[in-house]
Amino acid sequence: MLEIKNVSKTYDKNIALQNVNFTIPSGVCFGLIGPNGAGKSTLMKILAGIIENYEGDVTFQGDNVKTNSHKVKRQIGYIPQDIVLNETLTAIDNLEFFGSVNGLSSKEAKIKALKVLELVGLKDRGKEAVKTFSGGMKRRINIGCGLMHNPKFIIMDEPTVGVDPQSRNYIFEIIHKLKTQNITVLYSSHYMEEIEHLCEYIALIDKGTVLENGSVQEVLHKYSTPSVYVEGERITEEIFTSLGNVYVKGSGIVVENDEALTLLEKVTNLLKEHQLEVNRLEIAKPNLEDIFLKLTGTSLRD
Ligand SMILES: Nc1ncnc2c1ncn2[C@@H]1O[C@H](COP(=O)(O)OP(=O)(O)OP(=O)(O)O)[C@@H](O)[C@H]1O
Repeated sequence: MLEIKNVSKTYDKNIALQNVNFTIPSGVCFGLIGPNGAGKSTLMKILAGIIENYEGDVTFQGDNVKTNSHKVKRQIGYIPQDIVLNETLTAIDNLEFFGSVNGLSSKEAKIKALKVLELVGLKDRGKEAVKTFSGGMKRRINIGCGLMHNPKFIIMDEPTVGVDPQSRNYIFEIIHKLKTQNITVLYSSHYMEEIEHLCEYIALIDKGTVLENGSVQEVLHKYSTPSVYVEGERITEEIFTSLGNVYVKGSGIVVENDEALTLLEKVTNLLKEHQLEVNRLEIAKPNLEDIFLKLTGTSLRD
């Protein structure tokens, strides 16, 4: 279990994180979701022991990340957003290098590198220089480097950014395999579909503040107010304000109220009254993207 207690971080006068509190249970895939600049990378670097100048406490299995950093770092694998490979070396050499930096003997590193190559789906390319790899393949080796020292907790900072669909699927598969080995994965993204596919637990983060956290089911249940989605020409928020909570989603309007069926009838009546033509009208169930939009008034991506 990893516990984050009252963590705040400022860069000069720029507040990156403000009083962040949540717990990551062991053996789960935990999704950290937020738009660009939300504070995800800063938080991940704090958890990995890379940023040490912050307020608050982080403990991993009871050990403080700041005061017991040597022990904690041995158990945590950090995979940065940027590729940190030596392009002129082979994939195996890169993996072995990261293994030895993280305390493996040269024999252990050799054995582990082959296992990791297989895990990231590049068994046949191990002896080739990384500079000959596609962006997606480099990213998979980058992930492999963070796995060399058998960490129990893996931090992946937006691992699928700029990645082709095939490598993206490999990355998902790697995460599924890690989960079967009871390894905890912290995964950041601004792609909600990825998080919904991979994670059992989430934290929604915006402007350095955690808006929600818990199991995906809990969060979905908390915001499961029935709603009606309506789309069409000249259909605006103002028409429905008397019916409940109303907000814009994409090219349509969402109207929320506790009673979905009567709400649908009331929306229909208002549409008739205003003589408006409808392109889409349906009872909607909020997904995580809708919840984020509702909490922040902005979508995850521009
Ligand atoms: N080294 C730094 N110096 C100054 N400000 C920084 C630094 N790193 C991050 N910030 C600022 O801290 C805030 C949080 O940035 P961070 O990179 O943690 O967000 P993020 O959610 O990971 O975004 P992205 O998805 O774009 O990577 C932003 O306002 C950013 O400009």
